[in-house]
Formats: sequence, structure tokens, C-alpha cells
Amino acid sequence: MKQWRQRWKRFRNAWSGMVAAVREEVHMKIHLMLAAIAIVFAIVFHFTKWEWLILLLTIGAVISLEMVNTAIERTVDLVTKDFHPLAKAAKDIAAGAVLLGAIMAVMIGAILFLPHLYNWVLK
Ligand SMILES: Nc1ncnc2c1ncn2[C@@H]1O[C@H](COP(=O)(O)OP(=O)(O)OP(=O)(O)O)[C@@H](O)[C@H]1O
Repeated sequence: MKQWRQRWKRFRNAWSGMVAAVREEVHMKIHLMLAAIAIVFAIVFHFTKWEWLILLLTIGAVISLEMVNTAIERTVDLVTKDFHPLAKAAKDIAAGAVLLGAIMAVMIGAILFLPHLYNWVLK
């Protein structure tokens, strides 16, 4: 029983972390908005099971990367407010990971959506 209470507490902490990231980070709101638009188009285009899998994995990867980036920013700010080359490197590398994820997501999105858009325009 105690174990379940602890698990529930951990789940609630993780959930409140997700809510805080969405509330406090403009980029998270943008990612969620783009994900919602992609999901609407995937429904309209009747995506196959494999297309859904790739789309959901991509959305999950980008949003997770943004959350880890936010966590790294907060940790660096907690450790030092002074300028430090290591603080800069940590923040820039974490931001670079998000950028790489976003570039991959745009490419995957083009591969997934362009053939459907093409067919839709030709109809
Ligand atoms: N303590 C620091 N020492 C050195 N450079 C820093 C430090 N804090 C931030 N920077 C530099 O400034 C940039 C912007 O930092 P900031 O903390 O404003 O994050 P951000 O990318 O604007 O994210 P957000 O606005 O979402 O918090 C970092 O990418 C880094 O290059």
C-alpha cells in the first residue's frame, strides 16, 4: 500500500513537472500547438498505423527534448547566475539538442505529409 502511495506521489510530481513546463515555457506551447495541428491533419489524411507511430514518436521526442532542455536551464540557473563558460556550454548544447530534434521533426513531417497533400491537391 505504501509503495503504491509512493508511486502515485512520483506520478503526481512528474505530472506537475509537465504542467509547469507548459505553463512557463513559450516554446513548449508552440510545440504543443504544432503537434495538435499535425494530429488534426493526420486524422484528416487517414494516416496508416505506421504513419501514426512515426508521427507520435516524433512529437514525443521533440516535446521530451524541450522539457529536458528546460530542466537543464533551471539547474544551471540554480548553480550560478554569474557568467561561466561551462554554464553557457551546458545551455547551448541542450538548446542545440532541441534544434536538432526540431529540424528532424520538420524533415519527418515533410516525408509524412507531403505525399498526402499532393494527392489531396490533385483530387
Ligand atoms: N550563467 C551563464 N553563463 C554563461 N552564459 C549563459 C549563462 N546563462 C545563459 N547564458 C547564455 O545565454 C543564452 C540564453 O540563456 P537563457 O537562460 O536566457 O536561456 P534561453 O535559451 O533564453 O531560455 P528561456 O528563455 O526559455 O529560459 C544561453 O543559451 C547561453 O548561451
